[in-house]
Amino acid sequence: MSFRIEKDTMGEVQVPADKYWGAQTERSRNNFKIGPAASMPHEIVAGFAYLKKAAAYANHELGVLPVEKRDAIAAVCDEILAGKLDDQFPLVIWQTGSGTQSNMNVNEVVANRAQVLAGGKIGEGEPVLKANDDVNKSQSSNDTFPTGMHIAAYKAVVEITIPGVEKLRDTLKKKSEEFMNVVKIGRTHLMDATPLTLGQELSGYVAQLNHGLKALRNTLSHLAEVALGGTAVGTGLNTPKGYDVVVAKYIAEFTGHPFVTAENKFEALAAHDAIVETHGALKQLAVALNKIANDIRMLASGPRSGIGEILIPENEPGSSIMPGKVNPTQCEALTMVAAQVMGNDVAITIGGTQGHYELNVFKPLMAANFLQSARLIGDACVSFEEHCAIGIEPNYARIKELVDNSLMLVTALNTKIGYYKAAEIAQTAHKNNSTLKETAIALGYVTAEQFDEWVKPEEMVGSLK
Ligand SMILES: O=C(O)C[C@H](O)C(=O)O
Repeated sequence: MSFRIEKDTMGEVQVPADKYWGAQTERSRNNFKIGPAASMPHEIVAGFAYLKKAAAYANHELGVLPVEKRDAIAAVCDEILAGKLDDQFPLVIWQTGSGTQSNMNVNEVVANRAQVLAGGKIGEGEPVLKANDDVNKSQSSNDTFPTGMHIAAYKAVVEITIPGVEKLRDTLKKKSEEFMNVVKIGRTHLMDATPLTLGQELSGYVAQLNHGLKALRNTLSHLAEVALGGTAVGTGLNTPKGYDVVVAKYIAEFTGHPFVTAENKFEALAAHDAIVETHGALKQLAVALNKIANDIRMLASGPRSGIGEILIPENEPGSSIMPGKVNPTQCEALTMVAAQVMGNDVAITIGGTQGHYELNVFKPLMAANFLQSARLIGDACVSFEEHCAIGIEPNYARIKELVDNSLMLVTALNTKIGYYKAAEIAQTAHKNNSTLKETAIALGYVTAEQFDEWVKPEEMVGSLK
């Protein structure tokens, strides 16, 4: 491999000749060989590209950056956003907690790539752009990284998470309406309870997802606040007047999302409560999805020795040794995703506590975990919808068998003969392995006609919407 020499304030560093990054990126590569698979998420790099371009436009508009420099910065940022420079961002999450090295990675790549685009050679002649003075103008890592983090997080939630959850919610809603009259037995404490309909049961899942989506949307106004303009400690040192508002306006324009300047820059640099807040809603969704997937796999259990009240798509051979076995794999994937999101929430919570005076120094950890959760929930909902939820069908025969056998239909007699006599019927029927009707008549508490009139599962399910 051939190298070129790059310089920073600490001296010379050898950098691979075919890369655009500079000395500070290379130092980070050498100093943090921790989990090479833990790359800084590409969404963060894209967030930086948006904000560097916005900063260049704001700096120019406010008279501190010439138009040629603005355009040179913007051209490289556009290349980054188009994915043309993906191999120029080699750093990992486990670096400085401010993300300074990732900020400098972007500054260096933009400066060196601009040199080449202008027909020059890296490190030779008058630079088109200086990484710290031009590309990083009116910025610090302390306000850029949180800004990139909010851009990436907002986009992931709005473009991946919400559409994925809505797709699953819509299918479950359709199924709920379709099966609204299918009376099945309810279970509480995992034990037989009074009946409800399959549609009612599914409607609970729809409501959970709707509440999760509402919780998520409620957090978006905080996430839409960007820290840019706060610079090093939140005071905005080295920025032209009005820069924070103008730069946020450009971020909104370039991303198409309603970003605004943070109300309080000290909060925006030193605390990442917005990330904690939105991830709290992602955790709520993970909890909901875990319950939904668990219920569905238990309802579909069998095919001969389980509950078997619903049928779900048979997608793959389930076993390498047991011929013909099919497993509820989508439920397994979705519950694993839920576990990962709950784990990420712990990391994000701890990350959120690590704001010391003017700076939170767990930024890359918070960003990476957040983005993983947002992507996982969105993708897993789509996968679950397409390969499981869409194919849910009632197993009518099994549902009827379990309703007919249920002892808890006796609850309908509470208001006719009293709880104690009804309990005696259920206990005796259970002990003698007989039906409720036979037992009720044998005990002399009701006639056959009364039993048929009073114990009607379809009239025990409340109102159907
Ligand atoms: O990189 C910067 O701009 C600031 C750095 O994170 C620091 O506060 O030491």
